[in-house]
Amino acid sequence: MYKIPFLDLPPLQAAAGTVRLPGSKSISNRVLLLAGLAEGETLIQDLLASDDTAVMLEALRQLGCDVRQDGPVLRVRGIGAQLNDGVRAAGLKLFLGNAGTAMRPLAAALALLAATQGATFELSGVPRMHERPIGDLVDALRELGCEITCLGQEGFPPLRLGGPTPLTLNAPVRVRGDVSSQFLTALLLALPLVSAEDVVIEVVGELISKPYIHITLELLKRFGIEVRRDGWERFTIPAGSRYRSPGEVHVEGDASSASYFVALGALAGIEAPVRIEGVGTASLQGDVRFVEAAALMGATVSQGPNWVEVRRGAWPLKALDLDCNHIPDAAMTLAVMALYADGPSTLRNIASWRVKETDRIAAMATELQKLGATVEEGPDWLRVNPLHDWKPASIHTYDDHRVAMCFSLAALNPLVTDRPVRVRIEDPACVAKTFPDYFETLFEVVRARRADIPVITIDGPTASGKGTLADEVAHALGYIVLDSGALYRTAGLAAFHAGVSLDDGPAVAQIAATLDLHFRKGRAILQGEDITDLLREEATGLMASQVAAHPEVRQALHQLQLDFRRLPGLVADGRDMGTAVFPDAPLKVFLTASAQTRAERRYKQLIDKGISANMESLRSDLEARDARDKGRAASPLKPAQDAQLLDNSGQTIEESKALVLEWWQSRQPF
Ligand SMILES: Nc1ncnc2c1ncn2[C@@H]1O[C@H](COP(=O)(O)OP(=O)(O)O)[C@@H](O)[C@H]1O
Ligand SMILES: Nc1ccn([C@@H]2O[C@H](COP(=O)(O)OP(=O)(O)O)[C@@H](O)[C@H]2O)c(=O)n1
Repeated sequence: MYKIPFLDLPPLQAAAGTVRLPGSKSISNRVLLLAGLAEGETLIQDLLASDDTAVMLEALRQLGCDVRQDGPVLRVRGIGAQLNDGVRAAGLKLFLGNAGTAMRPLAAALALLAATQGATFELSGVPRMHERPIGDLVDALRELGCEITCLGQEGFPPLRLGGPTPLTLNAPVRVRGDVSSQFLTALLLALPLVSAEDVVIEVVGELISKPYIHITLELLKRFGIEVRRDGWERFTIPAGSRYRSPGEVHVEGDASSASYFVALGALAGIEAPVRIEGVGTASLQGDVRFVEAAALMGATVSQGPNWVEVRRGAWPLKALDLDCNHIPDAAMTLAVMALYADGPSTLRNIASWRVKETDRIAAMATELQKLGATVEEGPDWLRVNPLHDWKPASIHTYDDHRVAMCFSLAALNPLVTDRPVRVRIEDPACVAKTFPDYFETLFEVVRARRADIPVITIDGPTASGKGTLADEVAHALGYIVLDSGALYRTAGLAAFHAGVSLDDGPAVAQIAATLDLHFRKGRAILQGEDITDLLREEATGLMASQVAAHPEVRQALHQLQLDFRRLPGLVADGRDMGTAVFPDAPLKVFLTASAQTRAERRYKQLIDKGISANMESLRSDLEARDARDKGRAASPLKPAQDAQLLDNSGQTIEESKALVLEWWQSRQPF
């Protein structure tokens, strides 16, 4: 996950490959609650690991469920609809973050448990959660006899649920269905707790998001509860219903998460399709119907029970006018696809967007306009015009995972403009709500032109702090790091081990060209052997400096270094990164410090690692290495003409990093 303030996406040209989706959020949190209330143990496979499920799991633990991760399987032993004595006596305060799929059903279940078994619960969340209405559910539960206090504004969390109180279950429970279907889901999931007699729920108003109710009913069935349904207005939970663990449950891939990759296939699956595994024709989730909307826009789609393949069909995409009630979450993706269409697209019946993680209609309109698009919005609709004259934009994401994921598709703008732009996604870690590795997954299946992938080069003499600075800068921007010195060090070491003279350029080059070198979790592995510590030894540095003087060796390592230029960007540290390997890098830093400072740093570094060192010999080795690096004919150490010089003798690491990031930012269009 990119836990950084922003992630810059270079212009993207094409997509192809296979994506495995994380588990569905809607199914994961429903299954967790049902498993938590049920008798017996439930083994859950492929549960989504995300902020929202973490919140639900923590709540279940506090309620007394035994929750254990067992390899890829999560085991949940439920409370069998019975609060334990500790919880009854002391009550619970539960913090539910911004997880609507935890707040609503837990509010209903705990209100009923409080009423029937006597306990007090307090449910709260982040400030945005306290702005998301829950009044319709609270009203329905109060009508039943539950004691609920809204601790802030009436109709919104935080809530206090109290008891015991008598419940009136012989009249139908009435709940509004036209703002959010989550209120009905919450009641359906919770009312089996009190179904000594038949319990009837009546929906007031036209029920929205029916596919989510379908998921709820299917999962209740898996847990032994067969709800009778009359149309979408009346639901009956039969007398004597009890939650029983089905033993094992498999969570299918998240169909809303699939929408970004379906869109990617439709837009950029030009030579090969994008294949999505984890959802398909057998999926429970309504959002799988997003593929129909994508097909209406021109995508070519093929499907199996649990996979979908999408490639570009019509181009530009065909404009769309669609009632999106059946795919409320995935439909946000259409708003960005509409930028690539042949006319204005209108998304209708999306009022529920206004009460999600943020006011999504307003958010989409504002951010699309930043890119230059013409957008109109109404109370429950959004119209987006195609975009040809793109502006680089920094997209605010409102702590809303879907805004972040949708707008990554804007980076495909080279497909429709000769003047491509970069797109900045602010707070990219907000995708943790449902798809923590979204951007990593995206980067595996998209292609950019090499020249569009940004590179920052940091060259300079030994111990000037290049490696340290490169790591820091790369970390701040989410970029990959190339420690080119490690490649020369490895070449020197491999030649030495093979008994090849380090003066024999062609022989060392042959070894360098076929290095069996991998980097895994920060460790360097050469021919299966971990050489990380050996690489950093001063003796290895000297060997590197010797072999690095041969032009053949430099040539042999050239392509290997170029291959590090991958999405979303690269920070390359070495001697000739800016002069020879990445001469087109938009920012080149030449880092120096006085010989004395550098010798002191190296000395400290070695002593800290428990390696004995001598200051005098370190300084003379370092000066000898400087002389050789500067004096050699092939790619000598020198600043590129357009390099920014930085002498960090008197600077802290933080200061150097801040300065380089400032230089970088000053080159950005945002
Ligand atoms: N600006 C700085 N101020 C103080 N110490 C630094 C600074 N930059 C780096 N160092 C320290 O100097 C040592 C050498 O840095 P390193 O990154 O290994 O250098 P290089 O890659 O240039 O050989 C490290 O222990 C690092 O913490
Ligand atoms: N791009 C590069 C990187 C390293 N090198 C050589 O490899 C040696 C070791 O590089 P390094 O970056 O690991 O060394 P330190 O600066 O960490 O001491 C340097 O002294 C250079 O001679 C090079 O020639 N070109």
